[in-house]
Amino acid sequence: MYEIQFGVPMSGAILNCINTRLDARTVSVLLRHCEPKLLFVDTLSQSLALEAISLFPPNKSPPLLVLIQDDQDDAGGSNSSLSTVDSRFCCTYESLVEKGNPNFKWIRPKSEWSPIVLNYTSGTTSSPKGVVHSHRGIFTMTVDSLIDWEVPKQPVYLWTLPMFHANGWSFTWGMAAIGGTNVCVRKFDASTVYSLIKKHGVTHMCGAPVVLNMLSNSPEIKPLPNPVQILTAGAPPPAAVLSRTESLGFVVSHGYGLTETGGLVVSCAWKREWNKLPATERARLKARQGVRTIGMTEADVVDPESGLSVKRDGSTLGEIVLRGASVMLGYLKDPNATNKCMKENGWFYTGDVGVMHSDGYMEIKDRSKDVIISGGENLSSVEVESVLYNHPAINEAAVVARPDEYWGETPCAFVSLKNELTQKPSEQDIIQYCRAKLPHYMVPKTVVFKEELPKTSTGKIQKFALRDMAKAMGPSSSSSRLSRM
Ligand SMILES: Nc1ncnc2c1ncn2[C@@H]1O[C@H](COP(=O)(O)OP(=O)(O)OP(=O)(O)O)[C@@H](O)[C@H]1O
Repeated sequence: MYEIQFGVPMSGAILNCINTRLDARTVSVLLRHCEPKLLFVDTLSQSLALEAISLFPPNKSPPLLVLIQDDQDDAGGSNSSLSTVDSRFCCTYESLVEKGNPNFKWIRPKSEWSPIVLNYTSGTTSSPKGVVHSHRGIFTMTVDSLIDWEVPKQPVYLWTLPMFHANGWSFTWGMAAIGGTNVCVRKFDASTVYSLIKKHGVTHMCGAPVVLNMLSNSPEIKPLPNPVQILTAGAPPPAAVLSRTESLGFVVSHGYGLTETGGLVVSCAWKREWNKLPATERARLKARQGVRTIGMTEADVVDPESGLSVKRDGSTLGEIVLRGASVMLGYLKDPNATNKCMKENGWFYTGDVGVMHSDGYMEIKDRSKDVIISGGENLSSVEVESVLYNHPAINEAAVVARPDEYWGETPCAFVSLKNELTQKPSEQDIIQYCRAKLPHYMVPKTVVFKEELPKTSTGKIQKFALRDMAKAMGPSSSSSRLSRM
């Protein structure tokens, strides 16, 4: 996948990295939507790709299939010759490269605005949308990310962030630009990560907050041989998770972006004087998404009605909007969705709800679809979650709306507990804990314990699935009228 990031655009084609954790039906829908001519299939994804193709209707011709063999594949097979390759593949990747024309001239894009990639969004709030980016946008994003994260030349980069997630936030190209070493990993667990850090002298890695939580909650934590820079984004990182991760020797940076921006375009630019603050205060500041990176022209939080900037008071809610070179060209075959979020004046409306602090740092409070409206008041599920993450027994937490006869909606918390607890908290214990730390209207009225919370293939908690569960529980009873007071 790493080589293809370069080979496909240089051949004049458009690259679409498909999320290999998706099911065959979704992959089939994406393939029919983007109509590729050629599909490169990793050896471990053969059955997924073949099943996806088998779901094509008879009138739709499938792409040519090229098999990428791996001489160290985990399936046990060594690099088998093409004669043993399934006949539905036209060739192997290596044979294609060998046959290649050494005099082939790199096909340059006609214009810097020509498309280079198509990336599908994670599908956290609805079906994945096909985001198209230009050469210009991706170039800007790549350079911007290297500068913003202050990546030195020749880093050792561990791929804990999948390359299919917005081209690894554009670090696929970024690592090549600065002569980085790429350490790729097929299986992902804390023990593998700790041993690869030691083995290869890893200096940099990226991951969604779920990755930080896994690394800092693992029973297999190993001391780091050197400080490792870890960049997190993709979902709100709870302050408690940030400070746990830093206490292990990771240097955490926090950024914010969307598939639609090609990578991270807002980041929590760290001020040296904040190092003097206590750990909990540092983590609280670092949990804020921050300020625009230099590749962005503008980033703001605006009132959805008036379009004007909200007050810089850290509490007035508005929508996060962005303007700059790495905003997408648009959604593939979906002009309505494109027009809805990309305005004529160049602003891109993210659908994320946030506040602007007095120092100009923005902070996400929710995705607009996740805001809980209780008794007419907007309530940030992210704020309730950050309190729950501080509870010593809680591993993961997500808060969604549950219908309520009196209040309209009340917060319903879904939590998974840490392993090896001697005493498990009850629903009431958790409610009491929140009561001591939150205004009463924000305290969850219901707490549901789960072994694990459902996640998207990019590691985001699927709030829509939890919302459905909360809805299925029926309205919380009107006794909650008293419990709110
Ligand atoms: N640092 C962050 N803090 C909070 N949320 C973040 C952060 N970074 C990204 N996000 C969330 O991730 C979203 C972008 O994610 P992505 O493009 O992967 O697809 P998705 O929005 O999860 O999926 P879909 O658009 O299909 O529902 C942002 O809109 C925001 O809600």
